[in-house]
Amino acid sequence: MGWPYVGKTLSLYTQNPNTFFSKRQIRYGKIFKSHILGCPCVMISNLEIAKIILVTQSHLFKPTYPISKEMMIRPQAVFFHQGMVHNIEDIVLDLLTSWEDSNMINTLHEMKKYSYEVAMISVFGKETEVNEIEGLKHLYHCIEKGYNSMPLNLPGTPFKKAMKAWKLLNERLRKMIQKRREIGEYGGGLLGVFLGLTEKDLLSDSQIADNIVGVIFAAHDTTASVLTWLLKYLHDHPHLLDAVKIEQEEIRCERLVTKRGITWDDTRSMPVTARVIQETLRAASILSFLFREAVEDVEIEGYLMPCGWKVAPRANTYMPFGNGAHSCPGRELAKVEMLILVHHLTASFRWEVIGEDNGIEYVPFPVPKQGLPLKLHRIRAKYNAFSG
Ligand code: HEM
Repeated sequence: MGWPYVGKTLSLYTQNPNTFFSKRQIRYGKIFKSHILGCPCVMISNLEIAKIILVTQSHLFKPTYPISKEMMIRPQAVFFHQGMVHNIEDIVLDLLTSWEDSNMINTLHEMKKYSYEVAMISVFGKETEVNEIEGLKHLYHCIEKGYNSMPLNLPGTPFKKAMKAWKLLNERLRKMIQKRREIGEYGGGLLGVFLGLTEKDLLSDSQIADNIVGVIFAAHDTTASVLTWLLKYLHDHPHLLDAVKIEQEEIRCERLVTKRGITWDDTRSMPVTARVIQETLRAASILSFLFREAVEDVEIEGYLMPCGWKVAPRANTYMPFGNGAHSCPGRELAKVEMLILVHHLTASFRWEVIGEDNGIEYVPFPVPKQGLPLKLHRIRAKYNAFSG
């Protein structure tokens, strides 16, 4: 179990989780145990058993996160998105314009800005007032700092600060919900969908607020980390970058001729870029294990998983968006987000990675060291005349 309470948290969250699991698999076998972020946890490093937990016997386990995260994020959302292509394109074009005067960017930082903006329009719709969204940003960042910490409710701990921010965020969201209900205009985004539910499926304000926070968290860091790796891999493999450029250039020319913004169909006609994204999801492996919690004592292959214990299954196979009933409902949105960014980036910019360091940092997702600083050169003037 490692140290009391702390267990092996530090090792798991500061190194490559694959190394963590592999080392212990050699020592203890495919199932072992530890304390992770204050919870007793069964650790699984095997495809068959991961499938039992996520798919075939999933009723014996409920979705969970470590306690700190669970106090702040309760992702129950079933989430679908269409028709956001133009909105996403506008965000990309603004982002690229903001890079014009800086010859260097921190990629992770910029990708976080991007995925945050996309998450915001996904949950609130395009019409939401900018100051409402800005007000949420600061609170969201406070939560972000504490949601992967030990759940110690002591003054000064990241957890305590994050809980305070979570309460404020929740209040703000409830006010937004009440305002939309009062004026009888549900507005766009996932929030609009929730508010428009019929009597039978109606969600309470607190269920809606939990879902909104959950979706923002699920959408933000994940997409930003994968995008950062995508730019690194494209830079490190010039032949792939060339193939992607050719594919995107064809679409760009067609758009110029037909004078139109990017469409959903365009994003379906990018097979090379789509495969580069798939390979990035595999190689970067940003979520190398998933959490569940045993809802009763469960025995698998002679191992007892006690009721209430967390279970951390690592499937050891390609499953970037999970599997089973709780697999990622945002996967298509995430892919479209990446495709549109690559389309405009390759059409307008060339980039160089600064420094030779190929190291990885865990934040806790694996990302290139120092967030991948890039030097940018604009090669073509902005061409957004047809977007929106
Ligand atoms: C490349 C980016 C992304 C990756 C790699 C990713 C990966 C995942 C994975 C592996 C899960 C399953 C977690 C589990 O089984 O415990 C998941 C769940 C989820 N994802 Fe994503 N995701 C991404 C982007 C997004 C986006 C953009 C959204 C929403 C806009 C989103 C919303 C969600 C939600 C709400 C869940 C919880 C589903 C449930 O518990 O039923 N994700 N994601």
